[in-house]
Amino acid sequence: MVGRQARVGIIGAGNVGSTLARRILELDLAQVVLLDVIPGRTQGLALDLNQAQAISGNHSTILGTESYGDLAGVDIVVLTAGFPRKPGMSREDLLKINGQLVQEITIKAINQAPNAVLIVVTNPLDVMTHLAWQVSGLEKERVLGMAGILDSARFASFIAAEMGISVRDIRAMVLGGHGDLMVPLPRHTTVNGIPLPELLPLSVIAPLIDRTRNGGAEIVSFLKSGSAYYAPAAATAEMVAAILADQHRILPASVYLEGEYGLTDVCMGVPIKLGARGVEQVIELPLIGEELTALQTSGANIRDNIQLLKTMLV
Ligand SMILES: NC(=O)c1ccc[n+]([C@@H]2O[C@H](COP(=O)([O-])OP(=O)(O)OC[C@H]3O[C@@H](n4cnc5c(N)ncnc54)[C@H](O)[C@@H]3O)[C@@H](O)[C@H]2O)c1
Ligand SMILES: O=C(O)C[C@H](O)C(=O)O
Repeated sequence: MVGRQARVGIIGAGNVGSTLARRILELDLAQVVLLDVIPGRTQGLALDLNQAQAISGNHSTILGTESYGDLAGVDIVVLTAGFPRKPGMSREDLLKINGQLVQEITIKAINQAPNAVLIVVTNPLDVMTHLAWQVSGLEKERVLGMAGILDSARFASFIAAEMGISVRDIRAMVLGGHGDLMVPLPRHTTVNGIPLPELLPLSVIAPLIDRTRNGGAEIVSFLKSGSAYYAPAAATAEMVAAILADQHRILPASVYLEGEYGLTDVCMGVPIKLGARGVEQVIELPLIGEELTALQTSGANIRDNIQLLKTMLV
């Protein structure tokens, strides 16, 4: 990639999309193309962000647009367009409305950038990732959903607060669907290499697991008019960086499964190796009975919602 800075297209310039654009620019990861349907919104944001870059001295720039033609040849497309939930709603309540959007947007974006890696953020995450994979026609390695890094970060932050230690020493692992049935894994969560159950009794870990499962809804209940966006944008930027710099990171992400963990034709959060080509490997952890059962229950729920969406998108 000598002589050309990478380009990242972000579709949806709402809370997550605009925060992600800012983060990519501040980390100087790539040129950004930010697209939304609201006339003038992305042009205004782009002027503001480019002026902020002039202050921080970073050289990456951003283009605001309503035209898909401006996405031509981008290296990564991030889908953040779509409705967030409100208090009292589940992510699945967004199935139809966001399904229609994701279907349309994915096709338009991939027509312009057929070689891109596609990162889906729109909820309900795993079903939208499966839909984007299906309508894009891309190989499964190039379609990923962002959720596992976010859910693991939430688990880590609750553990750090409980133990009174730095979050930096915690490596949390949350797999499964991005919903109430997500699967935080204490045995695979470590504090500087020490498995969590050796440091905290299960009676203390259990409420942290519940809070993690409810982490998105907890923020929605405070914000009222939307959902979380700082941590989701940070998590997505982590994936963008891993792809652009071919870092071969081991991270949880929602990807298309073909038999791994006993699941087929479903997108769900699992540990992967992430590099320039997208998913380089799905890592199969040795899970004990109840962990595997929880993962398969979560997968079955996603599959039901994939089927339900099919009846909604005619
Ligand atoms: N995967 C995750 O962990 C995660 C985390 C946070 C949010 N989300 C999801 O991300 C989505 C966006 O959240 P948000 O807080 O940024 O919402 P938001 O309402 O702030 O922004 C959504 C943006 O999408 C735009 N949009 C709508 N239709 C469009 C179209 N056809 N083309 C282009 N842009 C279009 C809107 O104009 C708006 O600017 C929601 O579905 C939310 O649930 C997922
Ligand atoms: O909770 C939501 O609806 C948004 C997102 O999925 C999150 O987990 O913050």
